[in-house]
Amino acid sequence: MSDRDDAKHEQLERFRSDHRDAVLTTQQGVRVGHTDDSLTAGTRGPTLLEDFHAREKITHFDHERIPERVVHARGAGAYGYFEAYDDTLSAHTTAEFLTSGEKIPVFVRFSTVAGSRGSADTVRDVRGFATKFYTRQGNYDLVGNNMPVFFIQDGIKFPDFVHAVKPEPPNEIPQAQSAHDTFWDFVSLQPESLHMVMWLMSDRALPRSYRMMQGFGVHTFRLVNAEGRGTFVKFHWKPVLGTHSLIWDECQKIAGKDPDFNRRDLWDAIESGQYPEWELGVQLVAEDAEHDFDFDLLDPTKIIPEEQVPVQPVGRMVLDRNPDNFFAETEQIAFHTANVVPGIDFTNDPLLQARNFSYLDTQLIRLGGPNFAQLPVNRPIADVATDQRDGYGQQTVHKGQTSYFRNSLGGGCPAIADRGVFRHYTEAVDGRKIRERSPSFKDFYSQATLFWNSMTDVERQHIVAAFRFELGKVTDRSIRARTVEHLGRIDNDLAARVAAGIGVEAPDGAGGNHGRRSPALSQLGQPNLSPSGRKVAVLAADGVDTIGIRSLVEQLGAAEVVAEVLAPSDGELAPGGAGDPLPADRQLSTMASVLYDAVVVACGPDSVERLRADGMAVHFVAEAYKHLKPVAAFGTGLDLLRQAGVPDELAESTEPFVAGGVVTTTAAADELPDAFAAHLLTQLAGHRVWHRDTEAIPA
Ligand code: HEM
Repeated sequence: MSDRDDAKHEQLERFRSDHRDAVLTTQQGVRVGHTDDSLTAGTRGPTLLEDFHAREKITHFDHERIPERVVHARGAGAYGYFEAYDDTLSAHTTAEFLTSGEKIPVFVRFSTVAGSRGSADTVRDVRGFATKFYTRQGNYDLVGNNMPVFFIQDGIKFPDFVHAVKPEPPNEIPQAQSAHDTFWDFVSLQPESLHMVMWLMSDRALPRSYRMMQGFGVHTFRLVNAEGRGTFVKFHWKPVLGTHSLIWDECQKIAGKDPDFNRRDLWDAIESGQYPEWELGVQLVAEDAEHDFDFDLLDPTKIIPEEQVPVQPVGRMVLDRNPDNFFAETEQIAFHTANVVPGIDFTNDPLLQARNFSYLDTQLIRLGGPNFAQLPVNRPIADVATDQRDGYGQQTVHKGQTSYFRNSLGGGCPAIADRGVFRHYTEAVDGRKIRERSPSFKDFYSQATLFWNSMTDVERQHIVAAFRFELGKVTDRSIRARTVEHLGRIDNDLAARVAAGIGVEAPDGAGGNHGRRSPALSQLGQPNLSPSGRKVAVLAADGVDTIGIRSLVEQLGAAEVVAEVLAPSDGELAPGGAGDPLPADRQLSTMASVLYDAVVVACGPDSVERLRADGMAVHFVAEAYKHLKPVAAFGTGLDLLRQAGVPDELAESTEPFVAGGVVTTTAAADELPDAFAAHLLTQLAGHRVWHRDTEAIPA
């Protein structure tokens, strides 16, 4: 059994022991002796109305669903903590959790946006990254995404945008996909969306793992210090494991093989003690520098390039505990951009202003009334005392005669504090009531161009392929043409490459490109960090070299890489020579190469013969190669690579050899050199072999 299976087993044991002494009762606590048969008049007669147990059981079941979130319906969450590195930010904010260094409990929910609760994880979409900080000053929610900008500038367009991206009304097709007419119709008519659309067409929309994803608060917020002075701030989460993505073809296959891929990855990592970690960073802008940029800080479709205002690390967050109950915690958690604490305030970003209305409003219906802040996952650790009373789901037994302010009777009515209170930032505002966007919001193309210019060739190729895929699904040709027109204003080459794939005319080439870059925007431009958090499949069958596998699994494990032994059938694998039998972790037919980051074929003449005769094993290697993954083999394992058509040069001696991301050695069993695992780990740290010639193996 693998470590993860052990952990799962332990958790189930824990659940079981929690309930070991429990006996079945009704909601009223009356013990129930029989729950399989209704109370009927005779064994073949009608069910009696007086069967209170059956009625209660079925009635509760009938009401167990609540509305899913109107967006971000599908998600996964976990508990953890945040700690500030030091008190650097105390000059800018009175928010204690950002300066105290104390461990603050958090709950984070990651999500996709467009799909329903039951949709697949690996769709092309933005990912939500929402954090609730349970601080001593009250709950603070940073409700962000894994992309630093948004599709629209003003929240009044949010219903239009969401209606456009969700499945189309006549037939509720397609599920969890932006590749359809209404989304691209919206985009082509609302060019403010283009910068975000560039992110959506990039690899950022296909995260390998929630653990390998950046997070952004998106809006410019405001920190406020003890003197009431404000500083503009943008929040950034940077994953310690680096930012990595899947390949689009993998995503589509994973959606069938394991629709819970990202959820499972997060859950498994935490259960096995590989706690995901992010660094919180801030970009700070002094109030008097507000107009120093060629965009408006209040415009949520713009980033502040990191080269212009560096991201300062201020703390770290670790997720170290899975929820006990998905519904109670992950489903019922309620994030709200207006949940702020003293020292953090809003700006006049019109998208943020709308969000500050929308979240509480939607939660009133989603969570069935005004008392959802009392649900365990939403409850602050700070003391709560309000004059709010009653309502559906009230859990608190309020005492005393009064529930109003001011009163002269006392008893139950909280006093007003004079310290530690939230004071709204006192900003001077002057203007006429008007429905009109500021001219400073009107540049829709420059930052989309900046993004395109900052990508590596491989990333650009992926963006072009994504546009071709998405627009290729759009049936209305005028929408395709309109969108390509806009792309021409971002970059001529981009527009021409997309146009060539979707059967529309390329624009006339008049679009400009300012030529500026922001290297921090490229994922592949960042240094490779470590192989930690990746998953490797080791293919084996009876007759395998179990000594070699054990030593490899151990070395990979030491680098926090999970290696699983996949065999044609479950159970113990008979060793090919010396060595003990080895339990298979998974049966080959239940898994697929798309669920792993690399594949290793183990040595053992009989084992490899069996695998060569197994179409799934051969396909496994060929597909992993095709998806640009490191592929490795030792000893006779090299034969399976040859059979799968791996075209790169393979080792001819025991000296480990690397060519095109393929790591091989002829060494077997007890002579497997440590350098073999070391080379594989280096390849894994590179995540994918981007420059591999994938034409070599037929699709
Ligand atoms: C910067 C732009 C935005 C970001 C980063 C963002 C982020 C998120 C995230 C992460 C969630 C999921 C929260 C969870 O896990 O429970 C969410 C849900 C939601 N968002 Fe947004 N959102 C944005 C814009 C908007 C706008 C403009 C509106 C409305 C005007 C809106 C309305 C909602 C609603 C209604 C939900 C469902 C909340 C619930 O049922 O609890 N969002 N958003």
